[in-house]
Amino acid sequence: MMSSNGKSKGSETKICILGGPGVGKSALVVRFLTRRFIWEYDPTLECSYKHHTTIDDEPITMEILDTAGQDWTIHREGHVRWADGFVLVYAVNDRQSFDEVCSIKQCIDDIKKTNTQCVLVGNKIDLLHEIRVHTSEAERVATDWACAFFETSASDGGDEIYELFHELHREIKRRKMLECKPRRRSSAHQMRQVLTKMFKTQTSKVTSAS
Ligand SMILES: Nc1nc2c(ncn2[C@@H]2O[C@H](COP(=O)(O)OP(=O)(O)OP(=O)(O)O)[C@@H](O)[C@H]2O)c(=O)[nH]1
Repeated sequence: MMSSNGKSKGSETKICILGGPGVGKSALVVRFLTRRFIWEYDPTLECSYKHHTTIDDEPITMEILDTAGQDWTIHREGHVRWADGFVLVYAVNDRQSFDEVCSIKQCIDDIKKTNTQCVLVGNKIDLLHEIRVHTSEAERVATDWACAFFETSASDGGDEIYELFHELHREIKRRKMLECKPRRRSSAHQMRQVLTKMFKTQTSKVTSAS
């Protein structure tokens, strides 16, 4: 269901999962949708899913696009324009994937020309002895981006995986409601309109008199 301006409505959100290769994007999506973990998943596969659920007692639809890490540079413009919000995933045992997710966020904001709705996710938190990106560092980045931050393990499961999707949905919905609200015009703006009207009338009088 689309509104007249082509955007999805408040109760429908389009979510894109982005991050470097092998960070567990597909595993997270599969866990969220099926409550199961799949050890091996076709890495080249890009899939989109329609998920109907209830959030805060409201029936909603999430369209989820699970991208393949390798393809980001090829499809980024299309993916970014399509989505209302982003799940940005890195793996806590992979420093490079953290740097990658930071440049992906920058790229999204450049394309959208605004600070975009997103959640930052550090996956593979079960690999405790291999941690390369510490919670405090990722928290600082999330604060800079004004977004929520979650650490997850797609293999172990846990409520965070459901919360992160729900939180992103709520954020997108909030933004849409703000965008729909008609802005109150300032008195300065109204004054300018009156002056323009008066000025125009006088100009036409002068023109017709000459
Ligand atoms: N230990 C651990 N392994 C995980 C976790 N999530 C995913 N994996 C493993 O990491 C590998 C990559 O997972 P995928 O879900 O295919 O990662 P992806 O980000 O979709 O990969 P691309 O499609 O190549 O971009 C697989 O071998 C998964 O089993 C996790 O939370 N913990």
